[in-house]
Amino acid sequence: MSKALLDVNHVTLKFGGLTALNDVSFTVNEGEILALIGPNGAGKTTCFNVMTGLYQPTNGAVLFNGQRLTGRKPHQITKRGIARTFQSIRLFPEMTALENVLVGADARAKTSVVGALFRFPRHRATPADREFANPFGKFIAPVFGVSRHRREERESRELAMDLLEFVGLERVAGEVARNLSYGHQRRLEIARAMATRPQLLCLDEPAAGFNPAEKAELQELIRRIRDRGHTVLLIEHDMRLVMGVAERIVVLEFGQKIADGDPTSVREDPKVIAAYLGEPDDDDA
Ligand SMILES: Nc1ncnc2c1ncn2[C@@H]1O[C@H](COP(=O)(O)OP(=O)(O)OP(=O)(O)O)[C@@H](O)[C@H]1O
Repeated sequence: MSKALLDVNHVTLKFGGLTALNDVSFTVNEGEILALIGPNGAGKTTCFNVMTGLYQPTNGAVLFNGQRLTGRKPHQITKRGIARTFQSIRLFPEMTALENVLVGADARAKTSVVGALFRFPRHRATPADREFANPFGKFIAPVFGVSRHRREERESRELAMDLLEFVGLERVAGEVARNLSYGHQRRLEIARAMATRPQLLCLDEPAAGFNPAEKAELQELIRRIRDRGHTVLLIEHDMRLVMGVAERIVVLEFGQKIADGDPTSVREDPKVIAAYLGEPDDDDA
């Protein structure tokens, strides 16, 4: 019996008169790849936003490892082990690929990324920079954790390089993010989210704008992410990708769950077929 990692428990979310999520319940089991699908406006991203603390549900709760997430701030939820990517790319465009991943690593570290960034060779820190990064350094450094700080920094860099390699971006580690190709930027977002060492990684339409070859590579990457020990929750419109990678699928329509099962049963479910009739197929685009 697999363990429930995330439990979305009777969640309702209203935006004024609009019920974006209506008594939605499902679980994500540890170690699985679960896809959350549904037509445009069904409530998928809203569901991610509730899980990651951007929105508070009107009713219901989200549990992670049995503990309530509801009411916690996004950064607290990140520390508990949930990371996400966004539909639209949200990188720091002027930072290098490596620095972007380090920002993710820093979300779990006890010391500040600002200080870490000033020690990068690209930035040649001046005494004034150091003062800005850590104005109390000369007083607290001898007492509190400088060695921990340096150790965390080294470990974060090792993890960041490892993740860049994992997503196939090690050759562009020193490039600023805005100069990377679209496909590379999407992979970099995944590496940055993974740098927070999440138990659960939520990917919001990671294949948007990808060609078939890139989608096939992404499918392989999602499997490798799971094999590395992360549970994956995927919002995706591309049915071929979803059917090829997901082990279980939850379907939303107009804010309500209409199906929850393995890919074969979901594909053949009349309610799901009806919900998708008239929806453009991404593969035809
Ligand atoms: N901040 C908000 N304020 C008001 N309404 C919102 C807000 N966010 C989402 N909605 C509405 O909630 C409903 C669900 O939107 P949501 O973005 O979750 O759908 P989705 O399934 O992710 O759609 P898509 O596949 O198009 O991204 C939609 O009707 C949307 O217009």
